[in-house]
Amino acid sequence: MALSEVNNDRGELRILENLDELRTDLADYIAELSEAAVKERGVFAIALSGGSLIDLMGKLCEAPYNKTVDWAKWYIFWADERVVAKNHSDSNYKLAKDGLLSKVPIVPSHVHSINDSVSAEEAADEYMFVIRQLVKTRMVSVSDISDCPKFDLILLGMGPDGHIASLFPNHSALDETDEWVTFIIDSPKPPPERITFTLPVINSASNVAMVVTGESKAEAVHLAIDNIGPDCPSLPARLVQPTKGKLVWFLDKPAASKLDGLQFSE
Ligand SMILES: O=C1O[C@H](COP(=O)(O)O)[C@@H](O)[C@H](O)[C@H]1O
Repeated sequence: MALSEVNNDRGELRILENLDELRTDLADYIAELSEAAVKERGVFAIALSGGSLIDLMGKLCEAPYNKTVDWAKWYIFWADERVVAKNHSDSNYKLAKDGLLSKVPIVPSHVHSINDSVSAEEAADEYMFVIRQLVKTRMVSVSDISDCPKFDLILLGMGPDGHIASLFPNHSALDETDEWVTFIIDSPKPPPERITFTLPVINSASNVAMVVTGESKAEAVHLAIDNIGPDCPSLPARLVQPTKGKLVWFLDKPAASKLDGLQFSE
């Protein structure tokens, strides 16, 4: 159970006592959204990130979730990907495959990863084309206020610098509003070449979960959530504001430790 649940204009904050509780809460949340989407639309379109997120989703491979989730209805995408071979240790696809997808009965043709044998620009264009086809067939919904895809759930991590997906502070990719997927070749965090969903796509999702743990991210969590005035307008995590969807933050105590007005007793 969450140590603290707060709703403010930055979404719902779920602050968990420890990583084990966070893993359980996150698995319950994803399983519930999957069930609701399958009931309503017959499919669940979910976009993953890389980094610490996949390990934190690990409970989904265990009972009861491995049996109760309707895995055959999942369509899997990536909110960002590093432009490296799929078997490279930096690949977000490999991370998810090894840590999650190979352990549950996902339909291989429902896994939509990037083409790893072309340039970053081509990979972004091809990825956008694939998503466009799936929007046409309504495997992925479409936003009713923009022409953007409306994923049932986008799962994001956040770096200590406040980056989300591969949208980094002060990078021009943050201003991309025409494309659904863009590419960068100068990521401040290696590897340099990446593709990423743009903010309009992230903010068109039905649900966005920010999953952030560890003390090294406490300052960025504070800047992304608290009312700090106009100091940090381009902190990417602060720009995650689903237009009609729901934003939920999953934080452990160290990540939440610099939030205004939250005091934890040991
Ligand atoms: O490079 C990336 O970093 C972020 C954050 O990773 P974390 O390990 O600090 O959680 C991740 O969300 C993104 O997908 C990845 O490409």
